[in-house]
Amino acid sequence: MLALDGIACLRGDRLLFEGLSLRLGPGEALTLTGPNGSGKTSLLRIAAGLLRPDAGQVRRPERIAWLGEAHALDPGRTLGAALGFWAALDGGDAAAAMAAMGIAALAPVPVRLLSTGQRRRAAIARVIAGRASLWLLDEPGNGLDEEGMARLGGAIAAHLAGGGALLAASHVALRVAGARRALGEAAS
Ligand SMILES: Nc1ncnc2c1ncn2[C@@H]1O[C@H](COP(=O)(O)OP(=O)(O)OP(=O)(O)O)[C@@H](O)[C@H]1O
Repeated sequence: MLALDGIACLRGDRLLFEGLSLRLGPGEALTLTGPNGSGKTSLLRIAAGLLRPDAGQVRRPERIAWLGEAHALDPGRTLGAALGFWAALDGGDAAAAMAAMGIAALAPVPVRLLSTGQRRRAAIARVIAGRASLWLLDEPGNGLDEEGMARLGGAIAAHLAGGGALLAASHVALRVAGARRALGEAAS
């Protein structure tokens, strides 16, 4: 599903990591931990193809879902319309994704009026509706309350159970049954 082989990453003249290899198969998840600036986002961006590694090779599936800082939903549209736009492109179910994240009642509300946590839930709903086999999530728990974290854990569990894979950077523990936690040292 995802294979990184001998990856090195330089930022400016600083070597963030080198010789990094990992493989994720269907149903597998890995959480990256490490101090601020250690290179977690850089590694995720390399996995996503948004950043070219300075050495090594990456193999990724055709369809990936990326969750970064931006929610990438049209602020002028209602949540239902904004999510529906992407879901239609991806063949996903926007209503089911909103329900999974507990934001179905917000469908008629313009995206620009959503709170920080609601926007984060909406961004995760977009990931869910995107039907990609590989999820690359950078600090997906940012802004989420406890119930939102539980819903995120449920969404990840369902994704893995359906044969998907996940690589995430997170400062807080993602409560996902069966996820391995590692790579903190590799990234630091
Ligand atoms: N475009 C860039 N050019 C040069 N250096 C960069 C660039 N982007 C990031 N860096 C540097 O690379 C290092 C790693 O950044 P990165 O965002 O990957 O870390 P991180 O582990 O995700 O950090 P955090 O926990 O704070 O999110 C940092 O020192 C950062 O300043």
